[in-house]
Order: sequence, then structure tokens, then C-alpha cells
Amino acid sequence: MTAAILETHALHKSFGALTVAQNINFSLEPGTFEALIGPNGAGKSTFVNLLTGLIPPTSGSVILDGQDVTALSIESRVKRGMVRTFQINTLFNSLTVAENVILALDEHHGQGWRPLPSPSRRRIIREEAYEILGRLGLDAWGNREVKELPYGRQRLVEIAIALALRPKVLLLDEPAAGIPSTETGTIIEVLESLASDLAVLIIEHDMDLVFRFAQRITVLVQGAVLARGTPDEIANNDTVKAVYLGEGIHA
Ligand SMILES: Nc1ncnc2c1ncn2[C@@H]1O[C@H](COP(=O)(O)OP(=O)(O)OP(=O)(O)O)[C@@H](O)[C@H]1O
Repeated sequence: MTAAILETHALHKSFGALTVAQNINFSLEPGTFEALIGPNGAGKSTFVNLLTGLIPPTSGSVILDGQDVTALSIESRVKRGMVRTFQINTLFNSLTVAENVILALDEHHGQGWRPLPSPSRRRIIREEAYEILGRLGLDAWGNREVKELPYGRQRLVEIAIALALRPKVLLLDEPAAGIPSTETGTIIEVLESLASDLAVLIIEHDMDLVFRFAQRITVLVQGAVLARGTPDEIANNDTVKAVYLGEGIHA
């Protein structure tokens, strides 16, 4: 069995008397597409915030690529490969799509980048940006300002920027939210085309999308893991059906 790229051990978070993560033990293997689902207020965003370091846990630990990162900053976790998609409102709307990705690449290469003559460096980074845009079917949009793009494409730019940071673990918060159902197929194709060694965890309310693409599903209810398994196992789990899915899901 492949070693997990991301694990949590008894991860626990309380806000005063309210417990929003209850001793969560979780693991994610490289190359896995996993979905985190659950009712509103189940604690999905809180769990991702604990993973990324946006909020500290009350107790428990987060292990990334074998290292305990629980006490590390968001930036340190990003450098170690845990990347969350940036929301549209963090994109630079008046810059082009390519420029947005180039900024992320500059950030990624940071001090580790060997000082090359500036034009060479720009050309290499630009090629790298277009390689990422190509993977997302965005290369034809590279010279367009972000604000000119349809909403669905802007959401793909979020993913492009995240990929520029060379993640080992990619956390996607509702990548299909606000996108017409006719366009969610593009998102699925993109997710499926990502590198086979990348681990992806998405929070998603669109159950069609979840059951079409996820290899594993974790169901969170009241801050606790109610069930974890393949789409078939989750769709046929009586407790999950009773508490969350109802009878309408067929994997
Ligand atoms: N900073 C905070 N202080 C107090 N309570 C909080 C805080 N952040 C989240 N909560 C509470 O934690 C619970 C879980 O919220 P969270 O946003 O993680 O759920 P969710 O599953 O992501 O919900 P949704 O699907 O609606 O986005 C909610 O009851 C919420 O009100």
C-alpha cells in the first residue's frame, strides 16, 4: 500500500462549547481523488482550514509527506506541497491569465531560483505558465485579462495558480460552485487529467460531480467522520443515506 501523503491523527477543534472537528483520523494517498461531503455546518471548511493551517487545532496533528506540520504556518505548508485553490476574488482581474500564473510561479521559484539573465528567466517561466494553462485548456486565454473570462474559466484559473505552486496535495473548495451544470464536465476533465501522483481533496455539494469523479468519499457529520469508502460503498451505506444523501444517489 502506498504511504499516505497527508494524514491527520485525532484532529480536534472546538470553538468554546461547540466541537466542529471530533478526533478526525484521515489519510490521503498520492494519486487519489477524494471528496469530502456532508450537510451544511458539518465542519468541512473547518477541516480544510485545519489542514492548511488557517486555524490551529485544539489537539491532534497534521502530517504532510511524513512530517508533522501542525505547528507550521500556511506558507510553510504551501512550500511543502499542500495547496488550496485561491478564490476568484484573489485573482488579479486586470492582469492577463498568463500573468496571474507567472506571479504564482515566481512565488514558487522564490529564492530557490538560480539568477539567470532576466529575458531567459522570463521566457522559461512563461513557457512553464503556458504548459500549466495547456493542461487546463486555458492556453488560448493566456493573453486575456482575467475579468474578460467567463466565470467557469476564471475558476480554472484558480486551479492553474494552485498547480503553479507544484502541489503534492491539492485542496479544492467547491470547484464547481456557481458554474452552470453544462460546464462542470470541463472541471471533471481537468481534475481527471491532473498528474497521477497528485492527491486531490475536494469539498463539493454537487453530488453528481462527486459520484462521477471521486475514488473515495469521506462523509462528515457534526464534525465527525460518519463513513469513508468508495462511491459505491457510500451510496449504499444505510446510515449515510439516512443522515445525508437520502435515497436519490446511485453511484
Ligand atoms: N471561527 C468560528 N467560530 C465559531 N464557530 C465557527 C467558526 N468557524 C466555523 N464555526 C462553526 O463550525 C461549524 C462548522 O462550520 P463549517 O463552515 O466548517 O461547515 P461546512 O461543513 O463547511 O458548512 P457548509 O457546507 O455550509 O460550508 C458551524 O457550526 C460553524 O458555525
